[in-house]
Amino acid sequence: MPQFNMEERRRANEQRYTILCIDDESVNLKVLASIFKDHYNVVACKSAKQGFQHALQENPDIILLDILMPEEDGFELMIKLKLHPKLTNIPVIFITGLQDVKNEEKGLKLGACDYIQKPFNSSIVRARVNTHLEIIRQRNLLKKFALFDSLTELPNRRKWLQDSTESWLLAKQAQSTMVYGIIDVDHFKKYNDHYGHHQGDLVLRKIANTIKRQLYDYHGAIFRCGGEEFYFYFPVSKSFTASTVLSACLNSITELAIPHHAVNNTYHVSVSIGAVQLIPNKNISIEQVIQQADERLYSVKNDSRNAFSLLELDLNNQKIPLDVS
Ligand SMILES: Nc1nc2c(ncn2[C@@H]2O[C@H](COP(=O)(O)OP(=O)(O)OP(=O)(O)O)[C@@H](O)[C@H]2O)c(=O)[nH]1
Repeated sequence: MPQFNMEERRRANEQRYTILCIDDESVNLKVLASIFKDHYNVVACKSAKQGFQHALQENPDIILLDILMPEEDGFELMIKLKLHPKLTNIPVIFITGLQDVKNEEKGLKLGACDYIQKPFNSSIVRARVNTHLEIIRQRNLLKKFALFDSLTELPNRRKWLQDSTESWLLAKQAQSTMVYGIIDVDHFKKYNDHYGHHQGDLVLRKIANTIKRQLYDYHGAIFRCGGEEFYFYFPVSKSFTASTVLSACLNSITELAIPHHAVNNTYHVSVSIGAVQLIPNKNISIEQVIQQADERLYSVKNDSRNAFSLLELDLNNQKIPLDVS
């Protein structure tokens, strides 16, 4: 059995990667499976056609692909993989009996990340696959750092720009009603001044997680877009109103009952919310909607705090005040 070092074990434990092996020779598939099966999920198939189907179903992290196969060969499959938007980024390593430089050049030009000649040495195959899996791990980590906030682990402003735009376009197409808004922690400067920044960080995390759970229950999403400011959206359905969801968010924070004696001896940490309900349409942008949500938030801050203000926009984007909690 091949020996895996500490680094390989660590990597395999972090995430069980899936390796798709495509080769018409059963004996090659068996050898590849024996190299990787203890630490990775191995999916094996004997034709390019099956391989394409498995790639779509399994979404593998890496593909090991033979070239000479009956019917469709590895080069043909490679072209199909690269043309498919869901499969184009999966690294492919050719493992082949073809020895000449021209085929190696062709494989690499088609987009393979590596080219291994048969008969192969198990240790070399393992080392090369691990190198590419490490690149994938680092790429995923970079993506996470770029799109998520490290304190609350919520998606950040960059992710908001991507996801809110996507939700907007989908809702516009389906003519569904959406709510977009901003949640802001009340008297948070006083909280930091009184309890210290570290305690303030813990409170931000608690608030983020609590509201995330509430919104997820209603198929919504929340993003950390400023220090103590969170943007969110959720769809409105027949089974619940926007006010129901916004009240649930406020109540969930009240129920945490985090003392905030810098305001007064009976005060607890609370949030204020400004929100806009509408069917996304071409006469208004999401930035304008957030601007209006910000105005509603400002009005709550100037009034009682620990409340929400919801504004409905009709199909002409005319404001119809709906509700103030
Ligand atoms: N602990 C901590 N505090 C933060 C973080 N980001 C921003 N803040 C603090 O959040 C506070 C926001 O203060 P303000 O904008 O004056 O708002 P506020 O005190 O909550 O007052 P209102 O919004 O009017 O209720 C500032 O003291 C910031 O330093 C963070 O990551 N951690």
